[in-house]
Amino acid sequence: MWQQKWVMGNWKMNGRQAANAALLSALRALPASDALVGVAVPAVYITQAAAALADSAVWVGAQDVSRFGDNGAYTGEVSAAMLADAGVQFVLLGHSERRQYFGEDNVLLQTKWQHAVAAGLVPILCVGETLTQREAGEAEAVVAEQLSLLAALKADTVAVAYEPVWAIGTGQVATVAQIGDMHGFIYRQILSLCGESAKIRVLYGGSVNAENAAAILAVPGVDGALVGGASLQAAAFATIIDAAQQASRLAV
Ligand SMILES: O=C(CO)COP(=O)(O)O
Repeated sequence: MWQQKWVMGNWKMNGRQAANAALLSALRALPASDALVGVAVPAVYITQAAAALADSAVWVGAQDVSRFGDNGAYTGEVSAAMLADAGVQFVLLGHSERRQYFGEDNVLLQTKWQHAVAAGLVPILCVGETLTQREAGEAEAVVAEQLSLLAALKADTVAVAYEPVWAIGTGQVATVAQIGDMHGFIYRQILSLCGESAKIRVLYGGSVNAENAAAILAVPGVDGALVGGASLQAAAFATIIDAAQQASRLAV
């Protein structure tokens, strides 16, 4: 388990320049933290976030990246190289909403991962089962299949976010036992796919809020949180960051 927890916000398709400015300046004003903080913003607001957070410790993230490299005739696409050029440090890959609405699969995500790493970005691979799959006893099999793309990547540093689909935006957070079991499973899977020396980080996401963050971040195998709705509320996000700061200190 890592000492430094990560708290990554995911704004999803939310934000306008004025509201973003307020959120970003609140983030910038937070005291230095032992936790690593980041925000994955809509592509059109990356330059705004990068400017607002310049010379701060807060990472700017993207929510997706093109499967095509650097430049070319791919209308509408944003390459990993462009994200890096605009000041992005990390990128979410395979969020369940992208899997659901854009049909993202392992073959596609493998390519996206390679472009992200080649551009110097930190990819965070999102995995998680639906409620139907959990109720059918398939949660581990589904997550194992989603993680299997790592085998071909020969990655020695892997960041994953476990986001059970049924806990995203529903207020229905997974229990501490469910989180602990799945994070342990994910660790074991990655070790067997990537080798025993792999450096692994597993974040939890799904209805993390100011009230439950401390308990979730205390679960063994939880190296941080990926936060949707609560990352759009400055006070709630600050409380989650504070919980991560405490958890980072406790782990030292
Ligand atoms: O999807 C998520 C983060 O990527 C989680 O969203 P919520 O925190 O809104 O449930």
